[in-house]
Amino acid sequence: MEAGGAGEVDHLAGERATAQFDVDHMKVAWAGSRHAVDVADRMARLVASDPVFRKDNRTMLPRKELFKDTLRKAAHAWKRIVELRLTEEEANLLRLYVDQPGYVDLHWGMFVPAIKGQGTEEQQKKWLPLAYKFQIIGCYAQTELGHGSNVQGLETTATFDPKTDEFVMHSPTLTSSKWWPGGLGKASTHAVVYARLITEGKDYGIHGFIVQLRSLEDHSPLPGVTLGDIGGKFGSGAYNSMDNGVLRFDHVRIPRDQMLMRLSQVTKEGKYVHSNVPKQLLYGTMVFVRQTIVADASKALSRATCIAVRYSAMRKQFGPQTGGPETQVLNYKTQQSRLFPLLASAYAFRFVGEWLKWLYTDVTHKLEAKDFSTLQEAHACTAGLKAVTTSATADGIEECRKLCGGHGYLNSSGLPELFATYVPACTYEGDNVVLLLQVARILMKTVSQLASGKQPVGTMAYMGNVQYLMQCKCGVNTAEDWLSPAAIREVFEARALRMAVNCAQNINRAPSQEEGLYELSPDLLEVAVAHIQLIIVTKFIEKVEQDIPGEGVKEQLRNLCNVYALYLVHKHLGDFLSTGCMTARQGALANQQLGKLYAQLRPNAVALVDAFNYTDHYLGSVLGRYDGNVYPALYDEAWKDPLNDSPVPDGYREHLRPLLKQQLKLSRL
Ligand SMILES: CCCCCCCCCCCCCCCCC/C=C/C(=O)SCCNC(=O)CCNC(=O)[C@H](O)C(C)(C)COP(=O)(O)OP(=O)(O)OC[C@H]1O[C@@H](n2cnc3c(N)ncnc32)[C@H](O)[C@@H]1OP(=O)(O)O
Ligand SMILES: Cc1cc2nc3c(=O)[nH]c(=O)nc-3n(C[C@H](O)[C@H](O)[C@H](O)COP(=O)(O)OP(=O)(O)OC[C@H]3O[C@@H](n4cnc5c(N)ncnc54)[C@H](O)[C@@H]3O)c2cc1C
Repeated sequence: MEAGGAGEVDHLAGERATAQFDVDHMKVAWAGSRHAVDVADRMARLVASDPVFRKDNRTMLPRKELFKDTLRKAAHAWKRIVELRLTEEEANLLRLYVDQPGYVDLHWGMFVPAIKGQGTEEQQKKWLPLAYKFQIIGCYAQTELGHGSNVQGLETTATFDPKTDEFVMHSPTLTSSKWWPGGLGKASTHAVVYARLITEGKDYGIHGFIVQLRSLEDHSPLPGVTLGDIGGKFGSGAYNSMDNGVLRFDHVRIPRDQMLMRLSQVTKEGKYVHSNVPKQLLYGTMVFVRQTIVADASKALSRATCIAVRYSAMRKQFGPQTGGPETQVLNYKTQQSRLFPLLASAYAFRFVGEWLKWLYTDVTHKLEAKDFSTLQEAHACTAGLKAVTTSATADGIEECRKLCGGHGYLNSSGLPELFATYVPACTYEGDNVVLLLQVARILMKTVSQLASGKQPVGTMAYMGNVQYLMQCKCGVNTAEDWLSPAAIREVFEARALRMAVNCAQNINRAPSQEEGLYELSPDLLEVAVAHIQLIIVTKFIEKVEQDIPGEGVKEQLRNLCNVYALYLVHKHLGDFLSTGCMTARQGALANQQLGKLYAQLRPNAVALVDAFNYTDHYLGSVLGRYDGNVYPALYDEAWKDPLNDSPVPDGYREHLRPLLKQQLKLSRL
């Protein structure tokens, strides 16, 4: 964990001494409660102190060894969970700190939720205990070689045979091969497979089925099942620990009761019966996972910013013309203007993630009571927030790498692997563009209903204030005026609504709605982003308005909230100006205020990343060490590379020596 053992020096102690707030209370604000801090702390230390969970050599392992190491860690984690009788909360945190993507993520993250959400009570009773005890390992097999985004375009078939009371699972084309599911390639024994249900000669579209893939005796694929891994992925280490897989069926038979039958059923006579629920509930597992991905975005971005802030505080380059000590790179205004918005974003995503979890729980309770009124809100918020937070996080991790200069490019900085592991989040669980277009379509529908007097609700309620927001003028006259939450909220609401209304008007001018949506899709993306940024800003403001204990904690959070909002104003100034929400002078004042906020943030920067309470093990970065003692660690780390096993490299005799000798001979001619 933190250094501070006997004889160790805290090179960042000076930075920590300048903090103007109580770091311990900030840890509580970040984690959500004192209890959450304590449990996370215990689990992080448990993992960090266990040699099986070592990960500093991960990027040097060949794929097969990396995969075996992942199996070993997963089995060891499970052993510890059982031995220590960990609660679900503790077990989830333990897995988080093990920090190696693997089949368990899909088993707990998608297979179990799919059965819970789409299985009948009877099916849950049968399958969940097996999954809970790891007597079976499951994955989520939806995407195919030919279709991922377009779920309705999937080709795998599940044809009901009333003679045997079975479904016949089949992959009719190459493009119908399941392709990408995590855990499928090598580990899973079972999958929830999404396939077209065909009964009585009619295609009823996509439904979920529990299918056994491998023998529970020797793990070999069952007859008619072709299985494998789809191959190496971006980066070293990173997501290569996961066995993303390919699966084909050749007329594989499963009992009828392995169709997930909560939403619709097939009788033994082959009659299709659809329960009186929206068919989009089939997408429920994706909604659940998108919500967890928003929470993960804050974790990944906070890790990257923690590394970059600590390193920037210890790294020195150049000095005053008059001589004297060199300057910490964190003191350069350019470094601050690139890094502090990312730090503020990490906090913003943490709080919006907390809110989204609440929304998801609330919607789930309503669905259980057969109230489907908030389904659209849940879809729009999870899809939009997933898209905006993952894109910003992936870009932010890469920016942190650049902020660490050359050393950021070393694997030992932790940043290349973090980026390579994180960046597919922009694609999985819905490509971000596809998801933003879903949000935009909902916004267009909402705008079109305004004329009929239908009042929007939830996060779209502001659109009901259309008369005011379409003509209001920003009242900011000084840089300090930008510190008003009301002023910030109003410009974000006006920008989002005006962009949506403009776009809707342009769509209405097109020959058809479909053509309009198609032609204006680049604008629709921006409309969706503006709406989602409004949600993030609003939830941050609401968080800061709460009672937050701890000296100076609320002030720091308010500062971060203002940085986040004004940074977005600066970055998207074109939107705010072109919609007439503010003047160019007001835009300049926002930027002026932003500069002042960075200066206020500077003495607190290291303490603000300490509040994430990450162990050195979890950070996995020589540059982000708690004690800031970077150079000896970088130097030591280099010698661990297998290339340094011998002073003369393998290949010298075959390739270097003859070359050098030949050149020597030529030069003598
Ligand atoms: C060094 C180590 C570092 C570690 C770093 C830390 C890393 C952190 C790691 C985090 C770990 C997280 C684990 C995650 C593992 C990832 C595993 C990935 C799994 C997958 O990818 S599973 C496959 C996911 N696939 C998709 O998401 C597909 C996307 N496509 C769709 O969702 C849909 O097809 C669609 C929405 C795009 C279109 O659907 P469709 O054609 O059916 O619908 P329409 O567009 O016509 O819409 C019809 C109406 O339905 C509504 N709708 C659509 N979707 C939903 C929904 N989900 N819920 C509710 N309603 C929905 C539309 O709004 C339409 O409504 P209308 O009223 O009729 O207009
Ligand atoms: C690491 C990783 C893990 C995964 N794990 C799983 C898993 O466990 N289970 C599973 O089932 N799947 C999994 N997937 C698959 C994943 O869900 C899909 O790759 C994802 O949904 C995107 O679909 P696609 O690959 O078909 O992209 P495509 O839709 O083919 O996207 C290609 C391009 O087309 C654009 N595009 C597509 N449609 C539109 C449109 N309507 N309008 C405008 N632009 C469009 C996209 O923006 C993108 O730029 C995983 C993927 C990855 C990368």
